[in-house]
Amino acid sequence: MTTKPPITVVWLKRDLRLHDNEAIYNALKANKPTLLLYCFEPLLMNDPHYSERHWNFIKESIVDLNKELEAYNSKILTVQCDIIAAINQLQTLYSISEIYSHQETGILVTFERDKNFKRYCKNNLITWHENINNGVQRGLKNRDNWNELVDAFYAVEPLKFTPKNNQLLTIEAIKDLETLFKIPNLNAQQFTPFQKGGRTTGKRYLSTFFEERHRDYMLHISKPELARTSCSRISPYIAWGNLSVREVYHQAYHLKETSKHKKALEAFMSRLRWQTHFIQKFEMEHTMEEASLNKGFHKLKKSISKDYQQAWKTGQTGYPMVDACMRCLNETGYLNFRMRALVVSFFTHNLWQPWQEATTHLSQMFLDFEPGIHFPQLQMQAGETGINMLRIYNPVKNSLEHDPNATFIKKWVPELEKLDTPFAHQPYLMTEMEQQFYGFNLGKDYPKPIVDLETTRKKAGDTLWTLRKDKTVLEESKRILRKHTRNKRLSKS
Ligand SMILES: Cc1cc2nc3c(=O)[nH]c(=O)nc-3n(C[C@H](O)[C@H](O)[C@H](O)COP(=O)(O)OP(=O)(O)OC[C@H]3O[C@@H](n4cnc5c(N)ncnc54)[C@H](O)[C@@H]3O)c2cc1C
Repeated sequence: MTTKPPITVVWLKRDLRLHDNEAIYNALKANKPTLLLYCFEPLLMNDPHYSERHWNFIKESIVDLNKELEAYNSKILTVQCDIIAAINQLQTLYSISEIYSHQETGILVTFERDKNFKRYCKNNLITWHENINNGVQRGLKNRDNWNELVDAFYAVEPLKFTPKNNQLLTIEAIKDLETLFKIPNLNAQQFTPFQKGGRTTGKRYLSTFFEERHRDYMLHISKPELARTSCSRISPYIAWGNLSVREVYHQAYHLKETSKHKKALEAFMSRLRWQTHFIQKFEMEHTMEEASLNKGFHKLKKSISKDYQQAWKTGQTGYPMVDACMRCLNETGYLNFRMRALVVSFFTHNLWQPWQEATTHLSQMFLDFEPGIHFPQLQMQAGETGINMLRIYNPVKNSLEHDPNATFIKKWVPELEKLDTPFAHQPYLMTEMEQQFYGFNLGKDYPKPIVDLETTRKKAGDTLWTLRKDKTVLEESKRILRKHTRNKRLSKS
């Protein structure tokens, strides 16, 4: 009987980088021949939270990694099957006793998949080493020591990628393995309007932000058009792991020492920490994917209107800022924070739709879809946490304040291009005569508002404020504060 050669496998997921990748670093330390594996898993490819733009980004990331790996005569084995099928197939040629990956704070299907995989590993005498991802801690009951744990994680120098000679499986060996699998085509769609995946591009975004763009970070962060260049735009690179939060944090920290724009860099660094904070919350409360964390809000019943939802998804609500945001998001995969909050607020408050009905459209559209931020943010913006300020964004006030010349609105809602600025913000204020003057027909060229802002805002505000006094909501709020904050009254909860 011939013995199979032993290999160590690194299962890459949302950590598509070689540098500061703890799974790869630990696997290489084990000193065995190492295979880097990525699975396009049918369970995720068929999941409604994901869309083509995500798979494209991942493909671009893998192609970029493969270029980097050429120097080591290696590449990523990229297969289209679930992880158990992949390991079973690999075991026909190699002996695998150790697998490395990061702890994934994912959606329910990946949680279930990980439980199955753990069982599989146990039954097959494989040790599955999972490392902390971006500082998020597993198994915490509360946040008492969380700051210290995260500080300690961030304090470590980013890990270097230094495989020994020939430690990575060679391109030839991987090509042999490919014959055993269904191999996805890595040719991503070309010339898309989305940010291109891969560490090389991610590093470019980061360096232009640090060199120049961060100067007006705080001034422009809420402005839908200007934020596109003054914010870092690194979120998809962090969400898919092309960049680690720690390496970005370290670079910002060093730059801050000599920078004239310390405040901007501090604000940026605190947002990097929010990233970890929100994912930590989701890690400790995975049921947030389907129901509000504050159980008191489960009794809130909203009637579903597919017509409203369709108008919102397609940017046809009759409110130019809401519509511009949605069309821009659909087209480019990106919106700044305030405008993300605004579209969710409009959906959950003015249209009075359950936040759960917004999840898949938004997750499919956001190129940076990160479950650990997505679900907690949706609930927060819907006013269903019981512990945060209730914010009902007024789309008109926000457009006047953050897009005063209606530049963003006219770009994304070209039907309003020929109107003077005040009417581009509020086309429904035009009289018949003004419409004739501009050659514009409200209701035909652009929809009339589908709801009245003031009455819907009042109804939502009254209902939610009343509910906040409910006994279960109050008890739950206390529980949430005890579990998810240290001083029990943190503002960013
Ligand atoms: C409803 C809603 C859904 C969201 N969904 C996501 C998501 O799926 N993925 C995602 O990365 N962000 C999400 N955010 C947070 C935020 O809007 C984006 O991180 C940010 O706009 C990305 O742009 P940037 O990289 O230029 O950010 P920058 O302002 O340059 O910030 C740098 C990094 O800090 C982190 N960050 C910034 N703001 C926040 C925040 N409020 N909460 C947590 N982390 C933050 C991100 O990793 C970001 O890349 C969501 C916000 C809302 C209101």
